[in-house]
Amino acid sequence: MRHIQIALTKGRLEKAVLPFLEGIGIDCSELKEKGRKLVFHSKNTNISFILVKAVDVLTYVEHGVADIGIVGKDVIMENEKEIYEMVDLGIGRCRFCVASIPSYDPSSYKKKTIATKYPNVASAYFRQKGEDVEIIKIEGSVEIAPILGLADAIVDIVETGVTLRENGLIIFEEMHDISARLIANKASLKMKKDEMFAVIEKMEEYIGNRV
Ligand SMILES: Nc1ncnc2c1ncn2[C@@H]1O[C@H](COP(=O)(O)OP(=O)(O)OP(=O)(O)O)[C@@H](O)[C@H]1O
Ligand SMILES: O=P(O)(O)OC[C@H]1O[C@H](OP(=O)(O)OP(=O)(O)O)[C@H](O)[C@@H]1O
Repeated sequence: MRHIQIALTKGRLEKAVLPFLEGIGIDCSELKEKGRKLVFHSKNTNISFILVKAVDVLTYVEHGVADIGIVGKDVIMENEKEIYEMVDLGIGRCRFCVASIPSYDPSSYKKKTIATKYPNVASAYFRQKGEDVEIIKIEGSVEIAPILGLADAIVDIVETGVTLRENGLIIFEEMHDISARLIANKASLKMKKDEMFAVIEKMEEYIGNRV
């Protein structure tokens, strides 16, 4: 069996993905006791893992350093990369929304300023609506932008809605559902076909049995 490298997104998705890996029979004991390590080996398969930032999952998979990646649809949409999206894992569920303070008027003809961590997603969304907006890239805590007058509205991820509520913002438009996806390197799918599809098919079966 050829070696398979899987790139996992560090942070929020890290724990959520463990039951999926264990559910398809991959030993994750090293990953569970990780400390500060970033590379892990499964004891019962020829699979190893690397733990990297979301956008770097795409980069490692695009370049074939990782054969498989687990990453949010938000990150896939924001960054155009040459990868195959194979399976919707149904975890890390949230959605892209346009939100702002209650006095925001989405139908105003005035040119709007939109603050976001996702400039490509935001500009594509307003472009398909035929609206010319100014995008301001923010790295986090985006909810502050309309409160302080930096932007008219934000494009951001909403999960529970608590962050919006606690900052006095409301949703004006629901844009796109998001969840974690299993992605694959194009060449690996050909070169390591059997090993890759063994993982992909087991994952699909595991998800099918969960619902
Ligand atoms: N409430 C949420 N906020 C942000 N991301 C979420 C949420 N719920 C699910 N996700 C998913 O989890 C992924 C990882 O989110 P996380 O917050 O760990 O990373 P990040 O925001 O990209 O990184 P960092 O906080 O280090 O900048 C997101 O890309 C998204 O797909
Ligand atoms: O609807 P909720 O459940 O409240 O979740 C949404 C919040 O979570 C994310 O932020 P994150 O925690 O990643 O921090 P950030 O603001 O630094 O991006 C997102 O940007 C929202 O702020």
